[in-house]
Amino acid sequence: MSLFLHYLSMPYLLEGIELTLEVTALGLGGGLILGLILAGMQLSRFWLLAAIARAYTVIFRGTPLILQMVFAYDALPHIGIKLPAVLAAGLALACNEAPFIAEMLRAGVLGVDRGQLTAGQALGMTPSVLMRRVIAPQAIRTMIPAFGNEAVSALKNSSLASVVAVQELTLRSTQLASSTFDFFSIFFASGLLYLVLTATISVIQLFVEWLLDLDRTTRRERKLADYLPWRRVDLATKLELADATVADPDPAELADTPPLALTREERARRATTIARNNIAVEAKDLTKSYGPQKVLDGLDLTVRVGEVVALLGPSGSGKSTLLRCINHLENWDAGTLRVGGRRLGFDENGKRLSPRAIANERASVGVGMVFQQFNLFAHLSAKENVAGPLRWVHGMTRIDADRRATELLDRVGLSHRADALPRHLSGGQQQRVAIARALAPNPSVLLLDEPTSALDPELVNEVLEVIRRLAIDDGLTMIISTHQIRFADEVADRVAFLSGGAIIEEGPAHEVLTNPRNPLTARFLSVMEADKTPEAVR
Ligand SMILES: Nc1ncnc2c1ncn2[C@@H]1O[C@H](COP(=O)(O)OP(=O)(O)OP(=O)(O)O)[C@@H](O)[C@H]1O
Repeated sequence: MSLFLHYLSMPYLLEGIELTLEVTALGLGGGLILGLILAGMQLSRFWLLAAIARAYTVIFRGTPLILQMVFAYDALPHIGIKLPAVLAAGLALACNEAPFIAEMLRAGVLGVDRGQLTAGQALGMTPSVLMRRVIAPQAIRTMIPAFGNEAVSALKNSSLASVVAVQELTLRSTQLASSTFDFFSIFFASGLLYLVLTATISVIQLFVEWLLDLDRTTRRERKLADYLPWRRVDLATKLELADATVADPDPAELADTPPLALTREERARRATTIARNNIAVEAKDLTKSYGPQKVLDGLDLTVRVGEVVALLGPSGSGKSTLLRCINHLENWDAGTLRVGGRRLGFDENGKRLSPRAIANERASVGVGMVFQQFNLFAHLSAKENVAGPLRWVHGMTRIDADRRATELLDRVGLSHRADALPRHLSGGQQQRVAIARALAPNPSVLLLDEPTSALDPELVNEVLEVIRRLAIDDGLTMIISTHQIRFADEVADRVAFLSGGAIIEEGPAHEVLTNPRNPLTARFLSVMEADKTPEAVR
């Protein structure tokens, strides 16, 4: 025992730890940088970069680290690169770690929900903003356990540096054992030192996981989480609300008045006004196919400023695709789309715009979009979901963006849930936050893609009420894909019925819905009437 304790505190072995940590740090740090580059290459749109990264991965993952260390130390001098042993071992370890780290990074990035990326694009985020603000914060959280594993394995692999005569812990233990023949005490002491190092890495990993955990709930824990850059909450508001449970307002109370519905005369007046307004959205002969399947087939649609158009039609008729084209989340094959008179997706010379230019165009044209699955940014509070894009895309100051977010959350009846994460909100609340987020930059047109389809029946009304007020009170131009026939009748000025990627019937909402001329429209409406669930016509 005394021998074991003697070796455990022996300066000769302890100095070996320094070199072990040096090689590990070089391997992990270098591996992270190289891994970032490799992951970027693999995720890039350029196949050649992806192929080079893949080839690198095959070579460095498929050959033993010990050979790579020998190569870095003994073969590189032949091409004039002579590295000190520690650096050569660190370089080999970095090159070996890089493909593993790259795969972790790639998995983290690909693991972020695609709906959130689409929502970010729809809000006008450029690819780099999307990466920094949406993908990276979420990917990093999921990668921490795997990165902890990789750090432990790099530390243990650093012992192979002994092959190029780096005097790290394992080499020193071996040397000591061969001169004293006291194998058991020396290797037991050295094993314990390794264990202390790996346990330290595990503790750091657990601490980082704890720090990044957005779900912590106790008061003390919450304090730390609140300072995370992506979970900035309004501490003053939170303290006030901490002990008070505030109930959601009744949907009908969102504006202190009963649900709105227009009378026949009001509808007629509205129709006359709208007919005089400028064109907000114009699709001409729009055609789009997915492989052999034609999804939009020469579709024409004109929507005027202030008009609310409901898109109806059976599942697969192309409603979502049309909305996605209007926001340029999809490319189309032929035809033109103009929003506010501007031809989307092309410069003045008719050349296709880059993804970055399209993002900027989206932000400046002002088309907001609300999705069926809400697509809120999962790592951000409700308030940050609204305020964040205003700062990152529209350059608003933090104070102005926060003020606007508070105002909009108040408008959708959710100011008391401003600090809640999306997963702590009900579906209806999430959709109301999503509506607030889409409204924040003051869009000229709001597209709503089946905004209530993913909601439980009892939550549908609270969302419909918010939309109803936007249409009737605020006069917002809206195109809504919906299966809610009654809602379409109450809110829409016009209904367009799609079938097979084209509009086969359109006209004033009440007229089309009560007296359809096309047999397909009539059949669809009667099926919807017979069974209120949309599945009936799917
Ligand atoms: N990314 C895609 N790749 C291949 N096919 C697609 C893609 N997106 C949509 N489609 C197909 O295009 C057709 C139209 O889809 P779209 O989502 O526009 O219909 P929809 O009218 O909105 O239907 P729903 O009411 O069910 O949402 C469908 O047949 C669908 O399978």
